[in-house]
This record gives sequence, structure tokens and C-alpha cells, in this order.
Amino acid sequence: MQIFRFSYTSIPCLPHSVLAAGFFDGFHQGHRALLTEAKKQAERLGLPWGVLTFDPDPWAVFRPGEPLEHIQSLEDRERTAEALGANLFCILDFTRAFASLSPDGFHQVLKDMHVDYLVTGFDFRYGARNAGSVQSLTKAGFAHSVVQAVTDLDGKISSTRIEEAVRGGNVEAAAAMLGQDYSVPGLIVHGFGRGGKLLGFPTANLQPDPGYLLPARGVYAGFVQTDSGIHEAMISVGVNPTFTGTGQTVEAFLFDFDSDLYGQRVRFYFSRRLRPEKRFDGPEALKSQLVKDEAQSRQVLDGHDPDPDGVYATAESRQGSLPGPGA
Ligand SMILES: Cc1cc2nc3c(=O)[nH]c(=O)nc-3n(C[C@H](O)[C@H](O)[C@H](O)COP(=O)(O)O)c2cc1C
Ligand SMILES: Nc1ncnc2c1ncn2[C@@H]1O[C@H](COP(=O)(O)OP(=O)(O)OP(=O)(O)O)[C@@H](O)[C@H]1O
Repeated sequence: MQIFRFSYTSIPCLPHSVLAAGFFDGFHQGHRALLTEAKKQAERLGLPWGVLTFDPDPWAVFRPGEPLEHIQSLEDRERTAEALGANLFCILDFTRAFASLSPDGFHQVLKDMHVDYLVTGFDFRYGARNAGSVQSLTKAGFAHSVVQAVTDLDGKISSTRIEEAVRGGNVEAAAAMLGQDYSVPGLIVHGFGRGGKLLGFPTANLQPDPGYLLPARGVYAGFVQTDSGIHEAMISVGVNPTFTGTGQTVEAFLFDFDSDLYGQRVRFYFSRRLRPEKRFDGPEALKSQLVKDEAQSRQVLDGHDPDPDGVYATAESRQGSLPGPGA
């Protein structure tokens, strides 16, 4: 996949293409329908296909200073588009000047980018005061297709709904909309050293990469992808109320694993919520609960693939422990 990043004022020489346009945080089932349509049109026209996205998030430009959390970083979005087969990934710098272009100004940008065919969702808007819509693309005679709403029982699948599900700890609902389990990358750092000595459950503490949304406090069954492969795990997001003086931690006990992970970049997958975090009378009571959490996690994770398209969990990292992409 070729990646291009540019401003609308200095567009590089791009190949003629079919592009799907949007922010695409999460590349959820609605977004994936756009990619399927882009691929279909590209095959018909004999062109490469890809994604037209924006960076930074328009919210960061219009509401600077407001904290923003995302399902994916730009790098994750790139990896997902590539795993889903895109040939091109075009990132337009999102600025106030770009956002204030008229619909015709935006059409000209598309022409200068050699976009021969555009794919959008039914509610795609563009240009100053969101004046551009699928109707204005038609009116301008721009070759395009419109993908109708991809819905589930609760309505249109959207990045906003996935964020709400993750924030509420409903990681299974998030996974159904995403097409893979919600995951957060980061660095393994030192914890308080209690897990192994006091509890017999040593944990790897995650310092999440900035900007990622974290699931609600609680205990989850999931996976940890490390340099040595993807491992079943149970994960805690919380303040460890059984002990005092602990800030919020995101930590995992990896099953059947005893290597040093300090300083390693990893990814935590949140597959299933098991229970809320609780204050126990002491380490022994917490330890008994952890034994039950492990048994329950092993049961729910058995045969479960957190990343069926192999977006982050590459074939090499799977080491035969999970079915391969597309299996
Ligand atoms: C799966 C799992 C569930 C946990 N559940 C709780 C809990 O309900 N209450 C709690 O106080 N701590 C809970 N913990 C956190 C432990 O208190 C924590 O692992 C321990 O304090 C070790 O911390 P350390 O790695 O910083 O030394 C849980 C940890 C894991 C891995
Ligand atoms: N469920 C869906 N069905 C069809 N098209 C969709 C769906 N969700 C998004 N799209 C389209 O995908 C492109 C990217 O949209 P965008 O990233 O704004 O998605 P979103 O999930 O609606 O985000 P948000 O919840 O932040 O508004 C747009 O062209 C949009 O119309």
C-alpha cells in the first residue's frame, strides 16, 4: 500500500484511483462496506483503490484544547486499510483553510488528486459549513457511489457508538461493530511488584499509547500480543482498591507465560468483560477470585480469534496459536 500525506495546496502527482472518503476511526462494518464498494468499482474501472482520510481529527482543529480519545491512531488506520487490501492511503492535512473550501473547491481537490471515482456513505458531508453532500457530488457530475447505512438492531454503526460501548465496558458490542476485538497498544512498564510475590499472579503493566480510549474499569478476558506471539490473558483496568496508594493501572496476567516483558511494545485485546473491579478483604480473597477469573477467561477465550483479518496480529506473530487471517 502506498501512503501519501499532503496539503490541498500542494497535491503530489497521484495515480488515477477510486477512493473511499471519511475519517474512518475504527474501520468498522460501515466503513468496511465503503471499502468493498471502492474495490468493486476499481475492478470495473481497472484502477487502484484506497482511502482518502484526514489528519488531525477535525474536532482537534475546531475545538483545540478539548481532550480527544480515539479507537485508532492514524498508524492503526493505515494498518487496517492495508490489511483490508487498499492500494492507496491518502492523508489530507485537515486545517481551517481546507475546511472552509466550497463544495466546488473540494471537487477540484479531488480532480487534482486524480480521484476518478469517489465512494462515500449516505451521510458524508464536506466543505464550508458542511454544505457538500452526496447530492452536491451528483449535481457536480462527479462519478461516485453512495453506500447506504450499515445498521444493527440499535441503528447506524458508527465510531461514536463504538466509543460509547468501549467506555461502558461493553467490549463485545464494540467488537461486533468493529469486526475485531477492541485493542490498545503501549509499552510495558514497572508496576508495584505485588502481583507475583503477594498474589502469585505476576502482571504486565501497560502504559497505553496517548490518545487511546480505555475500556471502563473492570476485569476482562483478552489477549496480549508480544514479540513472541499472541497470548491468552486476563486484564484488569482499575485502581486496585484492595491496596492503597495505587493510581489507575491497565495490567494483564498472561497464561502459560513467564518471560520478561519490561520495555516491550505490546497490544492488549479486550475480548469479554468478566466483572467489575472489587475491594477484597485482603490478598488471599483477591487471589481466590483471580483463580476463578483465570478459569472463566480460559473458557471464553478458547477458539476465539480477536483479530480475524490479521490487522495487528500478523501471521508470524500467531505461531499457530490462532487461526490465520481469513481462516
Ligand atoms: C485479572 C485481574 C483482576 C483483578 N481484579 C482486581 C480486583 O477486583 N480488585 C483489586 O483490588 N485488584 C484487582 N486486580 C489488581 C491487583 O490488585 C494487582 O494485580 C496487584 O495489586 C499487583 O499490582 P502490581 O503489578 O502493580 O504489583 C486484578 C488484577 C488482574 C490481573
Ligand atoms: N454505518 C455506516 N453505513 C454506511 N456508511 C457509513 C457508516 N458509518 C460511516 N459511514 C461512512 O463512512 C465514511 C466515514 O465516516 P466517519 O468516519 O465520519 O464515520 P462515523 O462512524 O459515522 O463517525 P462518527 O460516529 O464519528 O460520526 C463516511 O463517508 C460515512 O458516510
